[in-house]
Amino acid sequence: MTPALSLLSPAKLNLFLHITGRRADGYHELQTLFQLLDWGDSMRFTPNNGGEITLSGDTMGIPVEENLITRAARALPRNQEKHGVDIRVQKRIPAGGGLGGGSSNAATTLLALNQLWQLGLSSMQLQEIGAQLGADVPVFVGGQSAWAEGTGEVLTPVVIPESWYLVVTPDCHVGTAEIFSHQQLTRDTSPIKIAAFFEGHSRNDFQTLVRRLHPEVNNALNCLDKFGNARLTGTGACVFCSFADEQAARIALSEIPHPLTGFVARGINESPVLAALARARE
Ligand SMILES: C[C@](O)(CO)[C@H](O)COP(=O)(O)OP(=O)(O)OC[C@H]1O[C@@H](n2ccc(N)nc2=O)[C@H](O)[C@@H]1O
Ligand SMILES: Nc1ncnc2c1ncn2[C@@H]1O[C@H](COP(=O)(O)OP(=O)(O)OP(=O)(O)O)[C@@H](O)[C@H]1O
Repeated sequence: MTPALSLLSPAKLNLFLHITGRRADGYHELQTLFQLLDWGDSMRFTPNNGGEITLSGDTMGIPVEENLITRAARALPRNQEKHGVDIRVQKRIPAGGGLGGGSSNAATTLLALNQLWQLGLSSMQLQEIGAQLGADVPVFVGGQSAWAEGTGEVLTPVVIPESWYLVVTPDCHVGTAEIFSHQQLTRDTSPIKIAAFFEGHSRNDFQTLVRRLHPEVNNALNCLDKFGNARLTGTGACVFCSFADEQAARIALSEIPHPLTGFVARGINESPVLAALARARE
């Protein structure tokens, strides 16, 4: 029997996010830089030979069949008599925070089960299956920090210089679909080149609107601004600021006023899932 796999399902930040257009189907064309973090949820996959897929742990009140983890497992072309798995998840990534928690869990599931069930699917095939589950799933399947275009699925890996991040998690929820369809959203930002980002020419196009609609986000950005250039990730609600080293980020975390909460994480260029799966194959 194949042994169980324990994996860290990482969070991501959008270091910037420009909306460059809107397609006929309502989806938006964007440019973003995905930075993977060495911080995330814990997932454990124990294969079974009965074809059953179960999910336990922190399911956050989401019905099991709707959870992106279960949906990812069911989206794989498996032998339904034989390929089963018991998945346990321990959440740390707040849902709907712009940290990609659900998408990361879905991608980790696709990668883990492809290996445990020996399906032999390529990364591109898994990314295509993942794109049906959510716009951020392909980057987590690819497992590299990356520049993204299209609706987020046209990926170019980018090596980002090491940085530490303080991420603040305001206690509010920003609905992704609602904010994408908001009348006052800026949708016509001109495309930029990767070099322009590193020269400092970027922003998050959701930030002005989200800060206006959600006072908690506005407050968090104001608190972080004293440490540097605070920014929203994804559609929020989480905001972040970068630091050259861990100590500076931890000092800033200790100084954020009550009741704000947050965490410190290191930016990484490769997902810990890829390395852990390679180790398990040895
Ligand atoms: C904003 C980002 O977080 C950037 O990383 C993602 O593009 C959003 O990814 P996500 O939360 O996984 O979102 P999805 O579940 O794919 O889409 C939720 C909803 O957001 C809108 N949506 C999403 C992505 C996109 N490029 N254009 C859109 O208009 C659509 O209305 C969609 O129904
Ligand atoms: N395993 C899961 N973990 C987290 N959310 C899940 C999961 N399964 C389903 N969801 C649902 O998916 C939604 C989006 O979750 P996710 O964490 O990926 O978005 P997010 O943090 O807003 O990131 P982004 O907006 O950058 O994609 C949540 O609101 C939640 O209801």
